[in-house]
Amino acid sequence: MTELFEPVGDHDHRIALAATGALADLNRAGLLEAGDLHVATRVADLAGGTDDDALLALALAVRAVRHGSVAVDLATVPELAPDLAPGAGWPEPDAWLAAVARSSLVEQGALRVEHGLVYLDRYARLEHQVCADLVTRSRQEPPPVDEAALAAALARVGGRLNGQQREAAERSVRQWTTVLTGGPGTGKTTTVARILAVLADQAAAQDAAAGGGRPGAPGRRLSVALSAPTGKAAARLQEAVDAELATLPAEDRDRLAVESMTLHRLLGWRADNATRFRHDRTNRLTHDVVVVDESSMVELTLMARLLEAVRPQARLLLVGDPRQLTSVGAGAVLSDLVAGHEGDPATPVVSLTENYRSTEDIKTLAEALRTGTADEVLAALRTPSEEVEYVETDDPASVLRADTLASALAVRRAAEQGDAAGAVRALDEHRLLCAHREGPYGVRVWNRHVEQWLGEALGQDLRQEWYVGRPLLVTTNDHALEVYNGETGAVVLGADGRVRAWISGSRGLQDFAPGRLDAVETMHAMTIHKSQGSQARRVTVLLPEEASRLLSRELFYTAVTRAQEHVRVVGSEAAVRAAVETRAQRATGLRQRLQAARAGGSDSGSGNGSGT
Ligand SMILES: Nc1ncnc2c1ncn2[C@@H]1O[C@H](COP(=O)(O)OP(=O)(O)OP(=O)(O)O)[C@@H](O)[C@H]1O
Repeated sequence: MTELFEPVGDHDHRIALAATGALADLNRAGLLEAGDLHVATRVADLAGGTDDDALLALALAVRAVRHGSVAVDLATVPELAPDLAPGAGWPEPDAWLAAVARSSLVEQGALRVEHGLVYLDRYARLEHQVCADLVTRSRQEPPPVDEAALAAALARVGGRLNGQQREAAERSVRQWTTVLTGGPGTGKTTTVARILAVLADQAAAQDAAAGGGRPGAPGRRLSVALSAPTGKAAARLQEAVDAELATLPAEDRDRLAVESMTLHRLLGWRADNATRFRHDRTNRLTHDVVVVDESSMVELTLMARLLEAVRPQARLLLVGDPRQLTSVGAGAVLSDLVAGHEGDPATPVVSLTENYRSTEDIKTLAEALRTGTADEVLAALRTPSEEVEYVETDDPASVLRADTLASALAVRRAAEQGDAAGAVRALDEHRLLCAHREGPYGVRVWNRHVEQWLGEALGQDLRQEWYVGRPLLVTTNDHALEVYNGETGAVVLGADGRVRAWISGSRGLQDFAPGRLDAVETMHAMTIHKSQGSQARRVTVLLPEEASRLLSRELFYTAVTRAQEHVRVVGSEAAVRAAVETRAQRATGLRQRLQAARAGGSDSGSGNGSGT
């Protein structure tokens, strides 16, 4: 798998016409984009110039961030592009790394060489901060525990929890930070709700012991922020936690003051600054407990901002599935946290493995995708099942038509009747997932196919942009409207005969004049990346060709685990094998930093020539 682009001529915006030498060659060959070159040459100029090998490493570090890594591992560059060696060939990796470490770019602070990786300074600092904040949180005095109250609370609210879930609840009381991991349906939300009840009980017991609680009077309530990277995930978390809390005794519920919001809103987004927030180290969040769901989607930058904003003595609960695709932005924080604490007796990580929701056959397939070989995945796909279907075909349209059209018609019917909630519910009946946006296996083409089928079924031309029943997907965060990337909705006919765009997000269902939403797409089909954090009753996964650069085990796993009752995989055996055999690896150093910190060393990366 390479990650090259194919220039479509000199006018391609990814080509830097003024570039010369090795950078120009690698640009024309599709390894580096014009933006990588521009940033690299500008940074090098600011640092007073540098030699070619260091400049090349700098451009590759810029490129790496664009591809989701936080740094570049020079040892992997030759295998990434074996045919593209510049001039005398790729430099020998160790010598190259040592040369970068000695270069003026490192001396001037533009680059850092740490943990065997070459970082742009900003990303090394972010990673260092995340590690330092986590380590500081874990090294401070542990929270006080009222053991008798804990045992009583666990007996009262923990009855239903399995052993792992109970351990998570107990650890969350004893530690400031807990990382709760597990696939869909493993009871993460159930456990979060009960953790909150136990924490509230602890706070009440301690208040009472300190004389703060008046017997018989309601005491201080534990303030809890439930958050997630997307509004939809935050709303879902709140809904699920509310439902779970409703099953608990009133005394446990009443001790909690819970609010839910996106991570950006929690941190206080600023119109004047996209990477800084109102809450930071000097203006911490006031909450006693901060819960972040879907934390596999949180990129390094946002995690750094979160960690500096949470009070040292507030509980932090990071929840997510580290096997899923990582964040769109650079980093793989959740999986690094899990790996970085492997074998650590004081680990904050608790993994839930019992899946209570999916059907048996979907579980078997998901498990094969987590740990199995390609043969095992194919066996799981080919075992006759009511829940898992595998279709190898050259003609996906014939397979996809029935479900996608039925789903589009259901949304349309509800939308025509002005039933926004019904239209949004119908969206979750069936979802078509594609790896790509473009190309024959991409979302754009399949959106068009379904619109054509829908038009034929209705005997209408659906050419107008805001047709009734158009399923919608929000593609960027609009903090002013509180509409967030990944949220879904539909165009619905109002009683006045005008259409409105209804979006289901952090504040429930909201309607907008269509023109106010400028970043929405049609969602008869959806990319697997965008599907993270959502589920549908039935899911069809359309795999691309085996040569697709996006195919990976994580992508396939994420797609399959979106299905609650039925999953159909459409694609060739070669595509299945290519997916299972490819790991979506990112170059990051957080795991090593956490391990080094645990071993008592510094996390500044002295192992391979430090730039700090
Ligand atoms: N220990 C348990 N015993 C029986 N059922 C459980 C247990 N834990 C959770 N469940 C049930 O399993 C289902 C899934 O739980 P939950 O929604 O908490 O999982 P989740 O990990 O948050 O899933 P997702 O990430 O998909 O939202 C729910 O119906 C829940 O009531």
